[in-house]
Amino acid sequence: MTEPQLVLENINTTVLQNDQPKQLLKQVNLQLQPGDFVTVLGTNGAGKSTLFNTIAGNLPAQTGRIVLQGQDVTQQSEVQRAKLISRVFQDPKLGTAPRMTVAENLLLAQERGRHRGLRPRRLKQHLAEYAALCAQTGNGLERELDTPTGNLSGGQRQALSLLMATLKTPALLLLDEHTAALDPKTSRQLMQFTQERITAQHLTCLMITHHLQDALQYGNRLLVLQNGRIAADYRQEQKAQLTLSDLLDFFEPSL
Ligand SMILES: Nc1ncnc2c1ncn2[C@@H]1O[C@H](COP(=O)(O)OP(=O)(O)OP(=O)(O)O)[C@@H](O)[C@H]1O
Repeated sequence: MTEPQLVLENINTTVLQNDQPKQLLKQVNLQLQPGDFVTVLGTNGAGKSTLFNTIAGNLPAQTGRIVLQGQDVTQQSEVQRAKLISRVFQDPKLGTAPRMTVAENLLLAQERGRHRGLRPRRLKQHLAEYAALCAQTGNGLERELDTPTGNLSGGQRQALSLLMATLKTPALLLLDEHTAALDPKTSRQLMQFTQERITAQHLTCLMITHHLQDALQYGNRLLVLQNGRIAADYRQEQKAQLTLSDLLDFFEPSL
């Protein structure tokens, strides 16, 4: 059997709120295989972002172990884990440096963890490669290589964030509602590009979404979080047979 790409073992995450402990994740156990593309659903406050924050090291887990690509990262800082984990957020402003151009941002992502400072000559060497990459997004990003990212549309900016997050193949890709701020057509376009990128690079990915249709359509596995716990974990055939109405049951207010 293949070694899992991600293991979460007995994870409990607690924060202090008004000096009182508040448990956000409760006894979470999860194993992802390489290439798993997992959609993550749950009501507001269910613990989806907390799960990502715990995996990425923004929030410490009080108990348990996190193993990524065979490496125990439980004690590693957020910065150390960022060598293995890429994350794309909901807000288009978060993923890129707004005053730098598209090409400069891509170079920054490519040089991440190597050395500081951008070298103009190095940038020129990569322009054709970046244009080809950007053309894959299907939203005209290849014509904006010299445009500061602050001047791009939200859809172009999110596509660029995804490109940057996957330029060096991460051990784990975390997509935190990365299409939520986009109109339906742009969101669909970005989801198609996301799917292509994940398949081409055989990425292991967790994707939080509130679009039930996207959660059903994409990925090979679907998790539902409820009140800090994994309430359901549908794989392959089970997921393929799920319907919107099955999923809506998880969003019924409890009586
Ligand atoms: N640092 C923190 N301190 C105190 N409470 C927190 C903290 N982070 C999250 N919470 C609380 O934990 C619960 C889970 O929040 P989380 O953001 O993980 O939910 P979510 O499922 O991502 O929700 P949404 O769909 O609204 O983004 C919420 O009640 C939230 O208020």
